[in-house]
Amino acid sequence: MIEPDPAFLAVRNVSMRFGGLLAVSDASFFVKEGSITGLIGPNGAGKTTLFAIVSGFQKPTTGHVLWKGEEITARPPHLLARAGIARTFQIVQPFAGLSVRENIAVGAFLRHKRRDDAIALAEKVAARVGLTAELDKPAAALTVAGRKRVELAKALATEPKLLLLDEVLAGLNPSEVRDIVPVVRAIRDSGVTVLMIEHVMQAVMNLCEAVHVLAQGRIIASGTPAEVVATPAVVEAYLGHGAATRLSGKRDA
Ligand SMILES: Nc1ncnc2c1ncn2[C@@H]1O[C@H](COP(=O)(O)OP(=O)(O)OP(=O)(O)O)[C@@H](O)[C@H]1O
Repeated sequence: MIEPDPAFLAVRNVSMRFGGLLAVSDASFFVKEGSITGLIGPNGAGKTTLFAIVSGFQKPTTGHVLWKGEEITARPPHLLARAGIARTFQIVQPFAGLSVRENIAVGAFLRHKRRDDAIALAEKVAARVGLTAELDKPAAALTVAGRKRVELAKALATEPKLLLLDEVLAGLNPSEVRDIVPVVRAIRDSGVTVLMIEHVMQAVMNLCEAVHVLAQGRIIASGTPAEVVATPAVVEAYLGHGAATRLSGKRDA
């Protein structure tokens, strides 16, 4: 069981309709301060839409997002960033003409107006995500794994309290995934709460203490990783109706 923590981030009865499609349906969950919390679910489940709502990029059709008890629903992203909520994007698009150092500094400028201060913070953050050797390179010259780290660093440079990671591990090979897992853990250990959308289950199992599972817009399970993967509704959402029964060796009803 995971303990609810309404005092940090609370998503309450959020629904999002796009024309005839209910992409998120009455979703409620909490993120506990100091945790790494996972948001998982099959493709098209509504995870990115929920992220967009929490980070102010989209206004939900109904429902509320509360941050430290305060209503922040549909507050614009730059104000949420200032309040301490930063996000990364699934499709990483660094400023191609800028160096890695300058890309990370873009995030640092949120709280540091002097260029020297922003650059100094960018270099510190680069060290935390393993980019020190790449600082002078154009961001466009990096591999996918490198660009994912730049995306992570840019968000981290805004000095968030809550970091929303949208599939930072997607497109990485198994050894790149292994390399980045301790980086995410160290971010949490430094006091930044992490909410991550992730398909790489190995990483979810290793990193997350709490997981919420979305399927067809609904939260169908919440718990520890071990609890949710043992939930028949979760198995069925990934593998199809009747899968839980078949896997348990019982006759399909
Ligand atoms: N702006 C939009 N307009 C119309 N439909 C949308 C819009 N954004 C998302 N959708 C639809 O809402 C549903 C949920 O999409 P979303 O991207 O949130 O899912 P997801 O769980 O993040 O999927 P994936 O794991 O594939 O990234 C999908 O059917 C998608 O096509």
